[in-house]
Amino acid sequence: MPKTAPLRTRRGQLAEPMSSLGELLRQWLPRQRWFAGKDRPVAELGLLSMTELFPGCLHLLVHTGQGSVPSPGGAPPAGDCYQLLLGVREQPSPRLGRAIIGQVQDGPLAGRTVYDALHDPRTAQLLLERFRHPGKAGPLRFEADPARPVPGGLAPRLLDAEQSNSSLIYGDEFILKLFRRIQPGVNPDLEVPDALARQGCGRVPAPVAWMRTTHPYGATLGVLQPFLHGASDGWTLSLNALAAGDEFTVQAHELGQAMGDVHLALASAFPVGAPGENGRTAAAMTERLTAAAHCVPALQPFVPGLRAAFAALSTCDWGPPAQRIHGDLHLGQVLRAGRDWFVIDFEGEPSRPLAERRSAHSPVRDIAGMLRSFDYAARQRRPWRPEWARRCREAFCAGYAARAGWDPRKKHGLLRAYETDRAVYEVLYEARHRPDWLPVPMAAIERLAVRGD
Ligand SMILES: Nc1ncnc2c1ncn2[C@@H]1O[C@H](COP(=O)(O)OP(=O)(O)O)[C@@H](O)[C@H]1O
Ligand SMILES: O=P(O)(O)O[C@H]1O[C@H](CO)[C@@H](O[C@H]2O[C@H](CO)[C@@H](O)[C@H](O)[C@H]2O)[C@H](O)[C@H]1O
Repeated sequence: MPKTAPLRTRRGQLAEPMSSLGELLRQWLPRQRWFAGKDRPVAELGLLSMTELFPGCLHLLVHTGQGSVPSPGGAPPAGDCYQLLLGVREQPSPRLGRAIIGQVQDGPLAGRTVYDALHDPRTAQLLLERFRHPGKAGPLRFEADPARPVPGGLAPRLLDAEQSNSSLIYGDEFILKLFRRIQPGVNPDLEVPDALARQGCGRVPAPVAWMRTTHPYGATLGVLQPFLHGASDGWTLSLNALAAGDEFTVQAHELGQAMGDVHLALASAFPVGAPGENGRTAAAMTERLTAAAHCVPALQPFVPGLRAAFAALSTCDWGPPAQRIHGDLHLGQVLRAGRDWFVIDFEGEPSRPLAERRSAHSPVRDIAGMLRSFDYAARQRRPWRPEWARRCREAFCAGYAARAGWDPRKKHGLLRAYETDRAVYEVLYEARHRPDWLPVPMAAIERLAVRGD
């Protein structure tokens, strides 16, 4: 590991970052689903903070990237920062299997084995205790809503899902999301659900406790919220409907209503002065398209047709006012319990800077995200079902119109531009993370560029 300033744990036992531990982490990080830089090796790894959370468990913030490692207390680093919880044992239990990172060769941990501590039920239990009893541990702060106490003794399990972060479920009553990629500032996945709860919006599980750091900058590290037991996400439900040959229009209509409610609550919780500005938005979309076509050459033949969608947006004389939005809305971000839809994961598009994700945008961006998601679902089976997706999209917009007071279907130019922008994002996302899925957004790119519908 490159040297940072000497580090101390809360108990002052560890004085320096260790080169062998750094090497183990450099090999381990790119294999993690939540690690954003999979397409390039970890050239540099620096330690930003290390805190002993309890005996046998270290909390680390590490910096990965190409640039130089920032000095603690200095400006936010240019690369990426990740949160790790490492278990440290003399003799690791064989049950830890795939969680083991390796044996440290030098420094104060020499001879001990480190592993991803979230796989260790005992660590998970002790972590919950920290959330139940607000307080400090070095730069870490544990805070809780006193009105919503969390009982002790809940059995933990690690959520086994394709995630951008890591989540622990406690007794099917609470879910703790630990953010993996950390950026300075309040994470919208704490800020937004908390503000919506204060508005009395019941569509979003309200945070009950959270964890943040004050060093090397202020940042949110994790959020504990009620677990919606027995709920299914919209992606699973829509695929089940498709497999059974069923329609999904009733659910899509109710989902549109739910999103209308959430947008109204967001607009009240975060009042925004400036109106939306279609010209500036169209210019930003065009820039994103240019950058994406540079990274994914398959986009290039469609660039003129896609640019036309953005040019048309710049001449639209109406759009709903800009406001705080979800920012990365798709069927995997909505959960249905009984007949109620809930919305989760307000982090926004993970690759965008936090300041951008926390600023106001057109609510059409969310609507376009969900419309694209119906298209994704319909393309999971052969022969693909464009009419199924079209009916879901219609129903979703009708439900949204019933609550929001304006009908997205009557704003074709707006929808086309925002859908195009979302499909361009998806092309980049799939090229980076799941190249086998690239044909899904590419089919939409072709439709939007050539037919424009
Ligand atoms: N409050 C909740 N109740 C039930 N399940 C949840 C809840 N929050 C998240 N989940 C489950 O955890 C998964 C991942 O959550 P999410 O917030 O989307 O994490 P990530 O940002 O890491 O993708 C969701 O797809 C959902 O299945
Ligand atoms: O849920 P995340 O915040 O990690 O969002 C990212 O990953 C999503 C995939 O898991 C990705 O969504 C795309 O694929 C979905 C099907 O898997 C589909 O329903 C969405 O419409 C599509 O955008 C999302 O774009 C990305 O930010």
